[in-house]
Amino acid sequence: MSLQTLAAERGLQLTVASNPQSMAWTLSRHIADALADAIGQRGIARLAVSGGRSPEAFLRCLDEQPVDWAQVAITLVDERWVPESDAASNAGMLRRCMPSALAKATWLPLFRGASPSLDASLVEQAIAPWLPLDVVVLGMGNDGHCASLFPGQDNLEKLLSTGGKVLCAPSQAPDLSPRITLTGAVLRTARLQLLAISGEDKNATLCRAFSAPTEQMPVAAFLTPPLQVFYSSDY
Ligand SMILES: O=C(O)[C@H](O)[C@@H](O)[C@H](O)[C@H](O)COP(=O)(O)O
Repeated sequence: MSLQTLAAERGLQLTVASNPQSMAWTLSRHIADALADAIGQRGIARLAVSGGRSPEAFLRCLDEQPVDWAQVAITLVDERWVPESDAASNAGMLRRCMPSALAKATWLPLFRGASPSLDASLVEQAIAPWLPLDVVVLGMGNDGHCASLFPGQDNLEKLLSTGGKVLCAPSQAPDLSPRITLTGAVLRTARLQLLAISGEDKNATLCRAFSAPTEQMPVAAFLTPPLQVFYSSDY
């Protein structure tokens, strides 16, 4: 079945863009509008964005949107446990893509340099007063991981649940590199939850996730309303 059919059956809003650049622009406008609504209603907006390579285009567009960044608090949905200066750092990627936003916004880094578990507990204390977040933007790996919640991970069910006590946890990528990740208690309780993917491979992976156990494909836990999916082909 197509992504369109699967999303419609699950009640998920699906936006299909003709190419990655138009998806980046549409997604950045959608996020900017949600941030403005949150600021209008509560005086502040809280945003968590995914790392990896895919988000770069929409983050650059988002940095150009007319958002009152001084009223926005920004963090990441996950982080490789490396300093921002490291090429693998999601924080480094975010700062390269959103220099003007990060110069004005409140920034909550996940990497602190103590240890993955100590850093995760420091993040947990800092992010607890932020909940529920206003906007979460997720990516997905071709194995169906989301944030740094990977297939077959220890305590995965608890880490994915919306009612879990753990808000941020140490994690490990399949290549055993240390990670830190926000959990379902944070990511799946946000007012606006967006999943942005592009390319046929990820389309096929996401379609499989609609009928896969979350243990095998953690993204499956996110495929319920109010999640909105943004998809574009690769070219
Ligand atoms: O730190 C990370 O790598 C991300 O947070 C990760 O969960 C990402 O969303 C997927 O792996 C997709 O990555 P790409 O966008 O690079 O395909």
